[in-house]
Amino acid sequence: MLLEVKNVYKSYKKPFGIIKKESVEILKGVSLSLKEGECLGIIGESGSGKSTLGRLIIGVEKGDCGSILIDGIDISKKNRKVEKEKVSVVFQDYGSSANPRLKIIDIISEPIKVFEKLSKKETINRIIDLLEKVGLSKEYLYRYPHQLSGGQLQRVCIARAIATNPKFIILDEAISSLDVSIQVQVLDLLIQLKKELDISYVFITHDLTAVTYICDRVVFFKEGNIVEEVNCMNKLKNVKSQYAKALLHAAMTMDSREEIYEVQRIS
Ligand SMILES: Nc1ncnc2c1ncn2[C@@H]1O[C@H](COP(=O)(O)OP(=O)(O)OP(=O)(O)O)[C@@H](O)[C@H]1O
Repeated sequence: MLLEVKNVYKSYKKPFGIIKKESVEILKGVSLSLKEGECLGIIGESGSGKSTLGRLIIGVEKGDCGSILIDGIDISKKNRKVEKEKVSVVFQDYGSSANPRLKIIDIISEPIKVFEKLSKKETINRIIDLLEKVGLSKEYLYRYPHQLSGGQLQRVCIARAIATNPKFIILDEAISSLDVSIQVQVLDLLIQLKKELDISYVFITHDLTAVTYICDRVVFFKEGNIVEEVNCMNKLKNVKSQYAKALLHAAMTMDSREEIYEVQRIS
């Protein structure tokens, strides 16, 4: 198994707790897994703890208890650098995740420098190759983030994420800030990269339409716990919990993107 999250708990101290060390529990015994080649959706309302789980998986924060295994290795116990190499992340806020003072070449080369020793020429060739993989040409190499559109900049963030040849990528609301027509282009790129590079995704979102477009499985997250799991997207309409039903209903009644996604897919 590529990723196993076993009974993970996480709490944060309240900033203004009356009792010293008063804390609030955000993750309450979460367990899930990700197989090779799979895209697992994590869907849930704002504040349910999705991003917190994502931060624990990439290792920037530690859980209170439980374990997270990447390729069978507990990331809290072993040499983390090896495991970190296997996971990348793409955030919603491409604007702030790309340093505005750095050129695109420097943004993409950041993770390469950490994990590999390449000559300058090798690095440039590698970055040109990565840009091409995400549908951008080498003319973007020496531009700054503000000289790119939102969709182009998110492609740069995806190029940076695949630069270390990760086994899986955490996509944390990675398309949420983009225009709908650009969302589907980025989703199509992610689908294409998944096949081409044999990578897997954990797709964190509150957007059920996007989940149906890209995910193989989905878990419904509520108040720090998984309330329902759908292992076959064709069975999405058979969800049992009220929470999942409500999310499904909201997506079906309010969302016109299914049509937009469909039009884009056909054209
Ligand atoms: N470092 C922190 N210190 C204290 N509380 C935190 C911290 N990080 C997150 N939280 C709290 O944890 C809860 C869950 O946040 P999280 O960002 O994981 O939710 P989410 O499901 O990803 O929400 P959204 O969809 O809005 O991004 C929130 O109430 C948030 O305020």
